[in-house]
Amino acid sequence: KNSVWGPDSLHRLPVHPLWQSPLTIPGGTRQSPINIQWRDSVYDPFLKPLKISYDPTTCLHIWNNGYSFLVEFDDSADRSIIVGGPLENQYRLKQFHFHWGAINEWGSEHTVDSKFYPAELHLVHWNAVVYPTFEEAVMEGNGLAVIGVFLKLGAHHEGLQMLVDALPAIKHKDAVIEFDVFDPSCLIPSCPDYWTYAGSLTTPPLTESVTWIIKKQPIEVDENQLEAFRMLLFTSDGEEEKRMVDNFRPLQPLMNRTVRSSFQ
Ligand SMILES: Cc1cc(=S)c(O)co1
Ligand SMILES: [Zn+2]
Repeated sequence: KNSVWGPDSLHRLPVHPLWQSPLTIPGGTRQSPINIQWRDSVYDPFLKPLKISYDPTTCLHIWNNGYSFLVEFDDSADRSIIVGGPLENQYRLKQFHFHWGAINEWGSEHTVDSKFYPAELHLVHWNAVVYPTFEEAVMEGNGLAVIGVFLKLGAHHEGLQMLVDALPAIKHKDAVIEFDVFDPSCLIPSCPDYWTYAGSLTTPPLTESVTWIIKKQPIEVDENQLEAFRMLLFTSDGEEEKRMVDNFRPLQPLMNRTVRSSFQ
C-alpha cells in the first residue's frame, strides 16, 4: 500500500514510469480506473438509456499527444452530444482516445471481475451547459462524462480501420493529420447496458471530475489492428524510439463508492 505520502514525503510518491505522475494523489477519494466487480454493482432502475447524437462533420484531426492518439472534435456548439444515462445535463464530445497494452493479456484501464481487456476506448465529453470551457469543466465534480468501451480480440472492425490507416502518419509525439469526417458511434456497441460510477481522469491532472459510463459489451478488433496501436511512439521524431504501449493507469481503490448498473 503506498500510504507513504504526506506533505514532507510528497516528493517521494511512487511514480508511474510512464507519466512521472503519482500513482495516487493526496486526499483522492474517487480515483480511476477501478475494478468493476459485477456482483457488487447495484442495478438502478432510475438510470435512463444513454442518448448519443454525434455529427460526423464535427471531426477535426487525429494526433499523437505523447500519451495516446486522439481524435478531436469541434466542440464550439452542441453538435455532437450525449444526454440521459446517469447525466443531469447534456455533455459535448471533445475527443476520444485509447489505452492499450504491449500484449493482448492487458491494456484496458478498467477491469471487470479483475479481467483486463487488450484495450479501452474513452470518449471524453464536457458539461457545456454549466461550464464555459472544457478547461474549467475538467476541474469540477460534474464537469466531464467519459464513455468507456472495452476492445477484445476478435473480428476485424471496419470503423476502427479508418483510424488504423491514419496511424503511420502520426507515429511520433505531436504529429497531427486532418481527419474531417468520422462518426465515433461506429465504435460504440449496440447493447445499451452500462455501469456508471463517479471517478477521475486517468492521466494528469487526475482531477475527480468524471462521471464514468462503462459499456458492458466490448467491441471486437483483430490482431493487426491492435498491433497498429503498438507501432506508435511516445517519443518525438529524432528522439530515441519508445513504443507507445502500456499507457494505462494502475487500478485505484474503490473507497466509499458504489458502481451502478443500467441492467439487471
Ligand atoms: C481528458 C482526458 C480523459 C482521459 S480518460 C484521458 O486518458 C486523458 O485525458
Ligand atoms: Zn483515457
